[in-house]
Amino acid sequence: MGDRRAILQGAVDALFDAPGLEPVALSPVYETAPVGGPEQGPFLNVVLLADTELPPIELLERVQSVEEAFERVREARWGPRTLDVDIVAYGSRRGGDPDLTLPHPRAHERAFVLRPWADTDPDAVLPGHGAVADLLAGVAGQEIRRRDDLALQPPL
Ligand SMILES: Nc1ncnc2c1ncn2[C@@H]1O[C@H](COP(=O)(O)OP(=O)(O)OP(=O)(O)O)[C@@H](O)[C@H]1O
Ligand SMILES: Nc1nc2c(c(=O)[nH]1)N=C(CO)CN2
Repeated sequence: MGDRRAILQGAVDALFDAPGLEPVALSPVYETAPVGGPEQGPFLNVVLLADTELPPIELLERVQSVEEAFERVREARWGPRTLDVDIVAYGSRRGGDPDLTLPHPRAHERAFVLRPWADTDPDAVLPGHGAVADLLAGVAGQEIRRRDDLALQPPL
């Protein structure tokens, strides 16, 4: 919802405002058909790779504080929202804490995660599921479109 590109850029920048997280790579922007939820417009999705010294739960707090800073609005589960920042994976870590499931339990079935992730790291592996490049074959039917006209500035 809102000015999707400006919100994404602001969120990407805000994630690195505090110490403990360093950007490594930012994917192209994809415009993607909504997966699940009510009838709604297309999303913009990006994947960000970062190095961190923060333990996973502190990274989740960072991510959630950025969502709050952008006054995240979400009207329904999987419905329209201003911003959603998920932790797709944290190294090879696997864990089922309901507050933080690693890797994200639905990442393997989402082209809007796998495509930009493979762009930033062609050798990426989704723990428990295998090579991201291989998983892409299973989501080939999902509608996603690269929008280079909406590309973000990499965070400094
Ligand atoms: N890997 C993760 N990344 C982000 N949040 C997670 C993760 N695992 C569990 N959560 C929990 O999920 C909750 C956020 O769920 P939210 O309502 O934003 O789901 P969603 O992003 O809309 O849907 P989905 O989970 O299918 O992407 C948070 O309270 C958080 O504690
Ligand atoms: N295209 C698209 N669909 C979604 C997305 C998303 O980021 N992009 N996020 C969801 C819940 O996190 C649910 N559905």
